[in-house]
Amino acid sequence: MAAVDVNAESLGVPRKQLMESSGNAVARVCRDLADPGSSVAIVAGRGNNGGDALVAARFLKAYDVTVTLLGRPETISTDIARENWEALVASEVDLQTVTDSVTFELGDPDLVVDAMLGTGVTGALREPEATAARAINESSATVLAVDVPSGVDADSGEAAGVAVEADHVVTFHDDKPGLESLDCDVTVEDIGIPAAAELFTGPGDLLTLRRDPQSHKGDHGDVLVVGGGPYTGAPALAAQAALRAGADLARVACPEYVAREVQGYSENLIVSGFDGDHLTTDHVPGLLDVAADRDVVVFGPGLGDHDESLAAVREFLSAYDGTAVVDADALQVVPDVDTEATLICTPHQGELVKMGGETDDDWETRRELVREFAADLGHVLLVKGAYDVVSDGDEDRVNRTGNPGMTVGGTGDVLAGATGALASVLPPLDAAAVAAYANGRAGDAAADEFDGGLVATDLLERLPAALEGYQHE
Ligand SMILES: NC(=O)C1=CN([C@@H]2O[C@H](COP(=O)(O)OP(=O)(O)OC[C@H]3O[C@@H](n4cnc5c(N)ncnc54)[C@H](O)[C@@H]3O)[C@@H](O)[C@H]2O)[C@H](O)CC1
Ligand SMILES: [K+]
Repeated sequence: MAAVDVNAESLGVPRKQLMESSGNAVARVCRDLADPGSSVAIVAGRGNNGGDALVAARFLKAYDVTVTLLGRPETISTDIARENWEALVASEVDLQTVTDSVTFELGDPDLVVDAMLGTGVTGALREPEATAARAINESSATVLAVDVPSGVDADSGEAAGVAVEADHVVTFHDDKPGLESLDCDVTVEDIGIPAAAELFTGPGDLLTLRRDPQSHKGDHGDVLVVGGGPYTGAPALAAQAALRAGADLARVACPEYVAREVQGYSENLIVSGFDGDHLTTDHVPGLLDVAADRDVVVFGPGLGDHDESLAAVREFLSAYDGTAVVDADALQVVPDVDTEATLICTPHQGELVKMGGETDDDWETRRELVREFAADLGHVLLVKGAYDVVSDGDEDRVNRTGNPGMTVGGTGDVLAGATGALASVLPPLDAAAVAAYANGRAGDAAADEFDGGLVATDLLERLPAALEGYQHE
C-alpha cells in the first residue's frame, strides 16, 4: 500500500487528496447509518486513520458532531492529519483532546466513528486507546470503524488485546484480508488511487529495497554471470550492473580469452575462465557446482548462438533448480527446456518472437500477449520496449522509464545483471519490475547528460542513484 501511495503521488495524486476522498467516503457511510440531526462521536487517533475522520467531520454539517483526539495535537504523527486538525480548530468545530484514560468520556451518541488506529499499527492497543475501545464496545451506539476496527490486524483479522467491535467498516481502495473473518458489514470505497499507480512502476516500487543495517556480506546477493564468447564486453557489463544494483559479489564464468578482458574491465569482479572459445556441455558440471552456492545465475550475456553453447544452456537449465535470469541467445532454449528453476527471461521483442511469443505495437495488446506467453512458459517475462512489460502469467507490471538513446549496445546486459542482483533479494516479478524501472531511470539520467550519445557504462554509474529509496510518512 505504501508503494502504491508513493506511485500515486508521483502521478500527481498526493496522499492528502486521498485522505480527502477517504474522509468523504466515511461521511457518506455515516449518512447511510444515521439520520440528519443525530449525534456522531468521532474518536480520532494521531495518525492518518484519525486524519480520515477529521476530514469526515467537515462533511457532516447536518449532524451534531463531536471530535475527540486521543493525544495532544502536537503529537499528531503526520503533516496531512495535522493540517486537517488545524482546519477544524480554525473552523471552531466542537473539539476535545484526551491524553489519559481517566478523562476519556464517550457520552451517549447515536453513532461512533472509530478512527483511532488503522493499517499503520501492529500490537495491542495502548492507553488511552484501550480504554476508549472498551467504552465504545459498552455503548449502545452504532459503531462505524474507519479502514479497520482499531486493535484488529488488517492482514490477519486478529487482535493482540482489546479491539473495537464494529457494526460496519468502511475500508479504502481494496478489501483487507483481515476483515473477512469479522462479524460486521464491510464497504470498500474507491478513493481515487489511479489504476496506473499499481500497473506502472514508480518510485514507490523502490520502498521494497531498504537495506537492513544488520546484514552481512552475501545477504544482498552473490550473482554468477555465465556468458561471453563472440561478445566480450557483455558479461562484464552484466556483472558490474549486478554490483551497482546492490549485489555483494559478482562472478563471471566465460571462455578463457574473454576472462582476461573481463578482469581488465573491473577489479571488483571474480572471474574464472573455461577452456575453448565458447561454452559447451563439457563445462556444465563445473558451472552447476559453482551455481549451487550462488543466489542467482545470469545466463546469456555475450554467449552467442553456437549450437554447442545452446546445448550447454539446455543441459544446465535441465539440472538447475535455483533462480536464473536468462538473456540474449540463451533465451531461445527456454520454451522447450524442462526445468525446476525459477526463470526471469529478459527478451527484446525480436527475441520474444524467436522464443515463439507474439508482440504488438500497442502496449496494452502486448501486455495481454506477454501475460499469456508467460503463463504458457511458467516463467517471468520482462519484454523490453518503449514500455517494458513484466508478467508472471498472472500479475503484470509495465515500466515507462527509459529513452530512445538506450537502443545502444550493452544496455540489455546492464538490465540483465541488475535483475540478477535484485532477484537475490526480491520475488522474481518485483525484481524484474524494479530492475526495469531503475535501468530506465539510469538511462534517463545518462540521456540528460549525453543525449543520444549515451553508452551502457553511463548506466552503470547511475544505477545506484536510480535505485535510491524514498522516505514516506
Ligand atoms: N492509501 C492509503 O492507504 C490511505 C490510507 N489512509 C488512512 O491511513 C491509515 C494509516 O495511517 P498511518 O498514519 O500509517 O497509521 P495509523 O493511523 O493506523 O496509526 C498511526 C498512529 O498510531 C500510533 N500507534 C501505533 N501503535 C499503537 C498502539 N499499539 N496503540 C496506540 N497507538 C499506536 C502511532 O504512534 C501513530 O500516531 C489507513 O488505515 C487509512 O485510514 C488515508 O488517509 C488515505 C490513503
Ligand atoms: K480504525
